[in-house]
Amino acid sequence: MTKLKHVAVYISNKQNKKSLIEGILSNQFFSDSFDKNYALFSDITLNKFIDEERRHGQFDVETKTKNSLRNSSQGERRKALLQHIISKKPKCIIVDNAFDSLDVQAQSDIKKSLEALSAETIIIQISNRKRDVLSFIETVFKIENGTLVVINNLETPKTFKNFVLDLPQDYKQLKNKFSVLIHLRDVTLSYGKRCILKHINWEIKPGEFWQLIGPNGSGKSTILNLISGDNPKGFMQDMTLFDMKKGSGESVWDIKKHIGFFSSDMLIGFKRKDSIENMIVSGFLDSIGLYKIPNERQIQIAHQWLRLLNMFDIKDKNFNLLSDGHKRLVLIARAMVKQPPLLILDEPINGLDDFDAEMFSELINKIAKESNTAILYVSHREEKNIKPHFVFKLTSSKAGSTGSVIVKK
Ligand SMILES: Nc1ncnc2c1ncn2[C@@H]1O[C@H](COP(=O)(O)OP(=O)(O)OP(=O)(O)O)[C@@H](O)[C@H]1O
Repeated sequence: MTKLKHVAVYISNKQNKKSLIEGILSNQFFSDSFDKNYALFSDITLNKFIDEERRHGQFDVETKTKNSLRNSSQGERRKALLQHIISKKPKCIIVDNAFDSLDVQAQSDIKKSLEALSAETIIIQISNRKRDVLSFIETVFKIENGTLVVINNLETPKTFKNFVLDLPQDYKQLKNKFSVLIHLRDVTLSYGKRCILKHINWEIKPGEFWQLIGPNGSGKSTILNLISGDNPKGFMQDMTLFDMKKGSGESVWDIKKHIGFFSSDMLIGFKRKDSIENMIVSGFLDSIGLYKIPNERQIQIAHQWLRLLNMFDIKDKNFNLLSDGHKRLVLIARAMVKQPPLLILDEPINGLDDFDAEMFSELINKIAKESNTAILYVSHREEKNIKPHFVFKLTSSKAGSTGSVIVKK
């Protein structure tokens, strides 16, 4: 059994993280005992606190803005959780996917905090990205047949090509229906006295590939919610969405029907037993699960997607048995079957391992290249294989975030 120092366990999405954590805590892998004096820095802990807050109105973890965890951005929550953990002075911290959802500054701050902590606290890192392994980690393990095996050389994964078939054909030839998809004019939005967005001007045209970036709490999700019609404050704004002037009597559905949407959060708690094929076909019927009978053309297009994703032979299998990376491919196909004018991808790579992140990036680039669908991709973290044409950058300030455009093509 290994005597504990600072270690990392490099895992893939196909491995069971929960049982790894349980194994660590029950001294299955390491000889040291934590006697309950450990802390878990993970979304698992964060979700427990959010649940407690919802049920009992308790605010054990305090964010910088003094907002409840529920009303805080993902990055604000994680920073607050780390401060909370540090204040408890645990003997050991298990750090699970340390950097997802964090802005560049926060990633660097957390690295520094963990490094300082490592002088007196044992750090066990669980990571599915090689680039995330902390600099002070002494040994990196992988799991093989239920035991930990030392990895001597953490090399970067090789580039590969997964999707050789063409994208399925246009469903309703929506190609040139709109000249501008999204037009925000001087959008300014506050929560209470706090101004979040200040004078935002942004145009997204058909077929463009945009990345939206900005520090934690700068208002990225707020902009997404304005675009998808989910933020009630949208009615006060000067915006045109898919040729409809906001507040001109359009319903949320009039907007949503033009948007395909995927977020890594969609898979949290997803327990249904639909087949892979049904998951894709249901994208035509705007339901999860099949409650109407799809027509032949719809099935045909779903089959084209299945072939493209190399999943046709397993189309009848339970969607929930797929790896996280493959589930995301299926949900992208589901969002794309109707060839929406706009595909929104909100932190789509969060939590994916190196292999799956590369596979997923390849599909995104393929959609950008071969379809007329515009892509709006939100992420803090650089994925070297994702190549947007434009970046819309939010810059935070006390008076609210301002926006600027960076042309990449
Ligand atoms: N309903 C609300 N009430 C009060 N404040 C809110 C509410 N929703 C969001 N906020 C605040 O608005 C700010 C912008 O939030 P938003 O979620 O848009 O940021 P973000 O850029 O997406 O952040 P992150 O990168 O951390 O996900 C945050 O400071 C957040 O705490």
